[in-house]
Formats: sequence, C-alpha cells, structure tokens
Amino acid sequence: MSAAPRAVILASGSPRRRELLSNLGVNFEVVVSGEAEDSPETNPAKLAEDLGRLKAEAVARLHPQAVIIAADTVVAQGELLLAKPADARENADFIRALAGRTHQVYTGVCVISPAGRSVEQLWSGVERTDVTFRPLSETEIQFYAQSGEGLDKAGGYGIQGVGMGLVARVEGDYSNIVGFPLDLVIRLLRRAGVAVWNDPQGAAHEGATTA
Ligand SMILES: Cc1cn([C@H]2C[C@H](O)[C@@H](COP(=O)(O)OP(=O)(O)OP(=O)(O)O)O2)c(=O)[nH]c1=O
Repeated sequence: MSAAPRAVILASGSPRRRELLSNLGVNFEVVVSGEAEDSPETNPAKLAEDLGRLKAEAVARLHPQAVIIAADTVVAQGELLLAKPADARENADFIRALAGRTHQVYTGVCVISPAGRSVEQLWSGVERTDVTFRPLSETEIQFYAQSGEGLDKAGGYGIQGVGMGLVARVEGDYSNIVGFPLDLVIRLLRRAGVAVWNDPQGAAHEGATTA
C-alpha cells in the first residue's frame, strides 16, 4: 500500500513561482512566513541558496508535516548585487548598470520534507543563467523604469514582460530568470517524493532512457 501524498506548500508570495509550480501539475497551498530573511553571504550563488533555504525553513516551522518548497533570486553584475529597486529612480540606475553588458541571475531552491518519525530532510540547489542586455539609450532606460514593471523584481526587470525588449541574449535556463528553475525544481521535488506531471520519479530513474 502506498502512503498518502503529503501536502505541498509553496513558501512564496511570487505570482511567477505560483504559476510555474501549477504548470507542473502539483497541488499546493501558498504560505508566506512574513519573516525577513538575512544572510551574511556575499557570494551571489551561496546567497540565493541560503535565502531560499531560510524561506523554506521559516514555513517548515509552521507546517512540520508538509513538503515545503521555496526559492530566492539574486541578480549579480560583477561585484554588484541588485535586489528589488526601491523606486523608479533606482530602477533606472539598475537598468543603466545592466545595459550593454552580461549579468548573472542565480535562483536558489530549497525543498524540505518531513521524513516519517526521523529528522526532516532538506535538499537545495542553485541555478545560474547569463543574461546580456542590449546597449540602451537614456530615453529607453527612463521609459522602462517608468513602466513600474521592474519594481517587484530582482535586478529591476521582468524578462517575461516588457523587459524582454531589454535583452539581447540568454545563456541557460530561462525559467531560472523568472525565479523558478524548473529542471532543478523538478529534481528536488522528486527527491522529496512529490509527483510531477503525475510521475513521481521521471525518466532519470528509468535507466534505459537516460544517457
Ligand atoms: C530578473 C527577474 C526577476 N523576476 C522575479 C522573480 C522573483 O519573484 C523576484 C525576485 O525576488 P525574490 O526575493 O526571489 O522573490 P519574491 O520576493 O518575489 O517572492 P518570495 O520571496 O515570496 O518567494 O524577481 C522576474 O519575475 N523576472 C525577471 O526577469
């Protein structure tokens, strides 16, 4: 007899993450802890993974019987880490810093699963995508900043919207830029026993179909 599937909780207020997780055919609830996450990490990959784990752990404390998934996206231009811009003026500064150059988008993902009567299990990982912006005129920068689209987004832009017009090239997983790298998300969910597209294990476990 197989065990009843555990409830899945998406520990995120992001509408993009909600939509992408729905697309995987996973039934889930959304719970946001409201706790502010903080990490001393300055390495952007480690920072994204750290913050994703802290978001998941905060909700796991409230719902110890559920499988929790959380993520965090960090945009890095050289030494500069770009969070969400405070206002249109700072958004313009971000876009100016990214124009005509290549930056990195890191999303850390964390899945926590209660493991029967023993300790909980935690899996996490981070994905990197390189994004190159077109050279932009000041008029274009101001137009985009005034649209308001980038205000709730790391790096101050949304590649899935008007911001697509800022971008010349993408190298890596597109879904990672939108905040939920699906290849990584699927692998971590399956480790926690969550079925994706009705398949709990996927081709990776079928042997014959993998390289
Ligand atoms: C670069 C980029 C970021 N983003 C979004 C993804 C994330 O939602 C957001 C980064 O902020 P995060 O702090 O990772 O997430 P969030 O505050 O939106 O949601 P939560 O903490 O509740 O999970 O930026 C886009 O939607 N498109 C883009 O092109």
